[in-house]
Amino acid sequence: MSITFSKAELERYSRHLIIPEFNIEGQRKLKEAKVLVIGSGGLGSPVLLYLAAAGVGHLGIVDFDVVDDSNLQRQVLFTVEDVGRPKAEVAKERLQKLNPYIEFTVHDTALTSENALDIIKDYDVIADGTDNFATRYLVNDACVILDKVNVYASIFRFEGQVSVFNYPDQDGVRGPHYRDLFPSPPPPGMVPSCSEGGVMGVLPGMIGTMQANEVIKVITGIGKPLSGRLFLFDTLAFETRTMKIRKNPNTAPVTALIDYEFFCGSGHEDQPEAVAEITAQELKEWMDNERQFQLIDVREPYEYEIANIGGELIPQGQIEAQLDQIRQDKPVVLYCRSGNRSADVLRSLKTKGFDNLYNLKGGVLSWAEHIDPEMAKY
Ligand SMILES: Nc1ncnc2c1ncn2[C@@H]1O[C@H](COP(=O)(O)OP(=O)(O)OP(=O)(O)O)[C@@H](O)[C@H]1O
Repeated sequence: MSITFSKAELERYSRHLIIPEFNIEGQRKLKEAKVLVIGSGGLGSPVLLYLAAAGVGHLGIVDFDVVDDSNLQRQVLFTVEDVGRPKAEVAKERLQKLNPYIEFTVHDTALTSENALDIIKDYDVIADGTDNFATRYLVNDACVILDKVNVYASIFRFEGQVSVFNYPDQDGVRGPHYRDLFPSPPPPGMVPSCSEGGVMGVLPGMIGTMQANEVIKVITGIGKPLSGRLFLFDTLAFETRTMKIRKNPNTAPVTALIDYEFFCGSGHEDQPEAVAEITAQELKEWMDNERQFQLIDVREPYEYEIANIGGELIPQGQIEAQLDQIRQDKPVVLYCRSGNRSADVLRSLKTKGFDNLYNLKGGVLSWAEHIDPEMAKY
């Protein structure tokens, strides 16, 4: 079906149409495009407003939440009258008034491992405006599985970052994705959310408009998308940096969605539950006495290569897929660099019914200090 524009649309988009590099072709590509914006909060608001205004033909909006008073400081899609109403629904009403020439699909639901592939498959480009690691890994993995471009942004207090993941080059080879940049999530509680750490209201406006700009570049093919690069903006210092991101040969192929709450160790209590620990000296004794136990390193393969104390390598992100590798007939000792990641894995395994688990206190660092000084450089 060939895309045409009414007189009113031509008038509306006239300032785009007179840009030589953009012109009617760029506008046509926008009108043809289906973009899914996940999260209609701080980032999602400017992304949606600008994409709707620019004339993206079909916008999908995913959000499970309702508008809260504390959202109004930055979530510029919403007004006082909207408090208590579903964000995705309100967003559509607001955007439809801004641009009646485009279509919307409202997904008033949380994106989960159960529905993500089904929702995402119908769109050309995805913009992730969510605020938690579990959803970011979920969006990433679903985009990798479905060969979709994922335009990513995140914000914290005065700082933001933007990148374009899984972008195909002219030969169709996909660029790096979120897992190449962040192989494993930070320990739960280490990176506070906006509600815990706060965020300047203007920040999502600045970062979200850059995200929208990348979406437009990806759709129209104009310019050089932020693929293979991570843009960082410290608004207090007014300093920007652009880091190169490469494909990580150790990133495991993404073939299926997993339990992302488990993977990220979220759903945790404020005070993490204590875990059974073993010191480096005790572990050494177990080894010297040839005691029967399973030793598992939950770090990334590249960390294992730098220094390890033996055992099997099952990176934190792959534990869930390899539960059958974990022995139930003898004690299991889990280790990582400092003991935090392995403690999270241990807690998660307990919720899956595993028992007789020990965490190496202080991890490889403690082993290096007490048992093997050769490793001290690690
Ligand atoms: N899995 C998910 N599915 C759908 N929407 C999500 C998901 N995870 C997060 N979101 C949405 O992403 C948006 C992120 O917006 P923002 O970062 O401004 O945080 P918030 O949750 O609205 O505010 P606060 O953290 O201050 O309570 C929220 O509207 C949230 O509901």
